[in-house]
Parts: sequence; structure tokens; C-alpha cells
Amino acid sequence: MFDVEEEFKVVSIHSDSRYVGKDSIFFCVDGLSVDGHKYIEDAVFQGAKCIVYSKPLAYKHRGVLYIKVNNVLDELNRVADVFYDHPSYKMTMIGVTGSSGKTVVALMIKEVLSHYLKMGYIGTNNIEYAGVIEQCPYTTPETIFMQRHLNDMVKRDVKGVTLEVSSHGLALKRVDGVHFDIAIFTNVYEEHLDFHGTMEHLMASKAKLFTLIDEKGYAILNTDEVRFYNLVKDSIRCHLLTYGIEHKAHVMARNIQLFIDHSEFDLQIHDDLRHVSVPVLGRFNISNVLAVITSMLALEMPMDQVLESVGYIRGVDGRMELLEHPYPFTVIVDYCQHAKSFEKVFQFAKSVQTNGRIIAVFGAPGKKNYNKREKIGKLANQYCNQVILTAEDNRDEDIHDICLDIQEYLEKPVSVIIEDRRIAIEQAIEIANHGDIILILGKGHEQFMASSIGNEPYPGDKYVALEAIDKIFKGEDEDELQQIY
Ligand SMILES: CC(=O)N[C@H]1[C@@H](OP(=O)(O)OP(=O)(O)OC[C@H]2O[C@@H](n3ccc(=O)[nH]c3=O)[C@H](O)[C@@H]2O)O[C@H](CO)[C@@H](O)[C@@H]1O[C@H](C)C(=O)N[C@@H](C)C(=O)N[C@H](CCC(=O)O)C(=O)O
Repeated sequence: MFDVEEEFKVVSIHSDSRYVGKDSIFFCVDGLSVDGHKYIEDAVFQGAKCIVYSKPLAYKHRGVLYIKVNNVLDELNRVADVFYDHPSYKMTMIGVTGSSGKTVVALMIKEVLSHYLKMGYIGTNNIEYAGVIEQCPYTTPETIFMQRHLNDMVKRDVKGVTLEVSSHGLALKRVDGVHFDIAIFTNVYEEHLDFHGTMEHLMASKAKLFTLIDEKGYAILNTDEVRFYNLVKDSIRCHLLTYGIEHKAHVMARNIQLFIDHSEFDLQIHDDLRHVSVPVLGRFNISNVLAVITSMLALEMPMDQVLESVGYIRGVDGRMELLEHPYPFTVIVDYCQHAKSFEKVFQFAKSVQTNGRIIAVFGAPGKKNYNKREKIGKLANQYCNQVILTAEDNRDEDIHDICLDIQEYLEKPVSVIIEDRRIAIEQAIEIANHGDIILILGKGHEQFMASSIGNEPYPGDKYVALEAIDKIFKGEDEDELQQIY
């Protein structure tokens, strides 16, 4: 049925009826909780002139063009790419997937390449490009939102984009319309199994990114992630570059030395071996740095420039971030979402610990990943001397109950529950002694707390800690303090 009375110029495209405007196309996406076909009436009322749908409809509005397709999401991806004028084909697109390290790698590449190109970034932290900074609703936003921003980037002369690509984003086809030049894999942990079902499905989602790369592009794989590497390597249809610490790769780190404020290693690229120093903490971050360096090779930079670019590597806010202050104890803030990440952070603290204690401040999110509580409790029990359990996005769950679920596994360290995260951090700073390492884990850069009433403003762990340091130690003479301790 085609009874549109007059031609119309498409002003906008939508998959959410709540944002539909005049002369637009509405795509009916059958979601996990609701079916977009239910909202056709609303969309037409708000001005949609074309409906793209896949299910039988009881009624069609006059003057509206209805287009039936097999898969609405596939059409949405195709149309969004066309509507926004193929922006991803006009910039160098670098996608990063993995359970952890996506943000660090994507932001580090953006930072490094900003010395050579106008860069953009889309991911957990924000959307950032050419002076624009906007909150990103998801790690990997939905197609229309993303293509609109990519289009704006092209208009503002952005030449390259790093894009974090989550397993949800891949499974829900949010990047199917994006043309990638480089795709990077960091690692895979057991996560989001409520959504993916099994590890096999989770890995298959991540592997999908490597099918979206241009044939002339590069896949960058971590050889230390043996399972994923073996799963994907033979299906790669573009160039393949690898990095690794334990396993042979094109780019490797040897003789790693970890310090409390930086790391050093011998960087091996093919036969070239150079000693490098980078301002990032932890062995796992060396792996992230290798991914960054490998992406410079994939951009076909000459070796001199690759080595120059290593000098531009910086740590990322809220990710193993060492807080600057003059006193003789260390405070590190990390986002630390997975139990595996806790293990890596604790191992790092242990490896650089001298005569002080490891004091950890953390909680666990409410209403999800219940089995993480036991895991992080056991890890803290193994590595920490003192633990302060506190709020971390409790949502509708009782903070104290969440903390008790973790505390059950803390036998060795002294542990206490302080529900208010600000007070918990202040308490950790208050008890800091010479040589102590205070680890504030779980919120990273975030400046909100998801509670029963929604996202409440929160100053952020870094700022709470710095303020506490200032409040508690201000006026103290630094040298005298060293002697008192
Ligand atoms: C599990 C998941 O990812 N779900 C996403 C999925 O939800 P859904 O399939 O249930 O969608 P739905 O709410 O049923 O809606 C179906 C369709 O009807 C439309 N609709 C709905 C209501 C209405 O009034 N009008 C209307 O048109 C919706 O816009 C949508 O197109 O599609 C929705 C719309 O596209 C997303 O908002 C939603 O993300 C939810 C909210 C979410 O929280 N996702 C998280 C888990 C996520 O994606 N996380 C990853 C990172 C994870 C990580 O690595 O940590 C991310 O990339 O951020």
C-alpha cells in the first residue's frame, strides 16, 4: 500500500517513538522488553511519514508510507548510514572490544593520535570531539545516535575516531552500519551471562567486530587471550597484527618492571627492541599499552613515529589513577568492574608494596552480578590488610546487606562497613600510614551513584579522596609527617 499524498523530504529517522518529529521515518524495533510496533500510533501522531516494520499490522494510517522488511534493525543500520552520509567511511574508525581495557585503550589511542590528527571518541566516559563533550548513554550507543555524531564529526573535520564496542552493542547490532578500519580485542572474562547466556555466545558477540573490518584494514588480537585468539584468527579477512606479554606476537613487552608510579619494559616490535617507560600502572595496563602501540603499526606509521607516539601515552582518569599529593602514602582510584580486575589491581599493589599496608575501599553493585561478591571478598581476604566496605550503585538493594555479602569472606583483614562512600574514603585516608597503599575501587571516573531513587550526584572518588587528604593533612609539614609515621 503506497498512498502518501505528496513526496516528503525526510527530516529525521527514529527508533524511539518518544523522539519522533515531523516528516520522519520510524523504525519499529522489536526489543527485549517492548515491541516498537506498539508505538506506531504515537509515531504517526508525532509526525512520522514512513513506518518501517516487520510484523503483521492491523491498521495502516492514510498518508503514511509503510515499508515491510524482514529485519528492521538491519534496515535501520543501512538507512542510518545512508541518511548520515556514510560518515564512518570518511574517517579512520578504530573499534575496541573486550571485557576490560576498552576505555583505557580507546582513550589512550585518542590521546596519542591527537598529536597527529583531529580525533573523536565514543565510549563509556563520553562522546568527545572537536570541542564537543556529551554524555554517552551507553558504552556503545545505538545506531542513530552514533551515526548522527559521526556525521557531526565529519562536518567538524575530525579524521579519526576510537569507538568502544561492547558485547551488548555487537549483539544488538548497534555498530552493524559502521565501517571499521581497525578493530582491537583486549580480553574476555565471564560477564553479562544474564544477557549472553554462555561464554561461547559472549565470545561470538565480541568476535563479530572482526567481521565488520574493511578488507584493507587491520584486526589486532591479544595472543595472551589464547581462547579468543584461536577462535578468531583463522576467520580474519583483513591484515592481522598481534600483541602479547606471555605469548609470541608482533608487538611484545619483555622484562617488565612495575613501579608504584610508572612501568618500564623492553618493547619488542618484530626484531626491534627498545626500553620504554610509560606512566601507567599494573601489568594489565602494559597489555593495554601494547594494544595502543600495535594500532600505530596498523596505521602504518613509520617506526620512528611509533616510538615517538609511545612518549604520548598517558593514563586515563579513574583507571589505575595515582592521586597526586605530597604525603608518604599512595592512593589509587580504579573503575574495577570485574572480579578479575580486582585480582589484577590487588596483585599490582602486592607487587609494589614495601613496608605499608594494602587498604581497600569498595562495595558491589546492587541487583546484579551477585556471585561477584564472594569472588571479590575472597580476593580482598587474600591480598588486603584492611577493607572498608561501602556503597557502590546499590540501586534497590540495601547497602549494608551487599556489604555483608562481601564481608562474609573477609577473615584475615580488619574490615568495617561504612555505608556512605564519602565517609568510607575519608576514613581510609584518616588511617593512612607511611607506605600504605589505599585502593578505592569500583566507581573510577563516575560522578553519580545509582541508588533506589535513580542516579544521584556524587563528586567522584578522586575528588572525595583529594579533599579528604587536604582536610586531614593540610598545614602538616611534609617532612615532619614523614618522621612521625
Ligand atoms: C539489554 C539491552 O542492552 N537492552 C537494550 C535494548 O532494550 P530492549 O530490547 O529491551 O528495548 P525496549 O525497551 O524493549 O524497546 C524496543 C524498541 O521500542 C522503542 N520504544 C520503547 C518505548 C517507547 O515508548 N517507544 C518506543 O519507540 C525503543 O526505543 C526500542 O527501539 O534496546 C534498548 C533500545 O535500543 C536499549 O535502551 C536497551 O539498553 C538497556 C537500557 C541497557 O541498559 N543496556 C545496557 C546493558 C548496555 O547496553 N550495556 C552495554 C555495556 C555493557 C558493559 O560492557 O558494561 C553498553 O554498550 O552500554
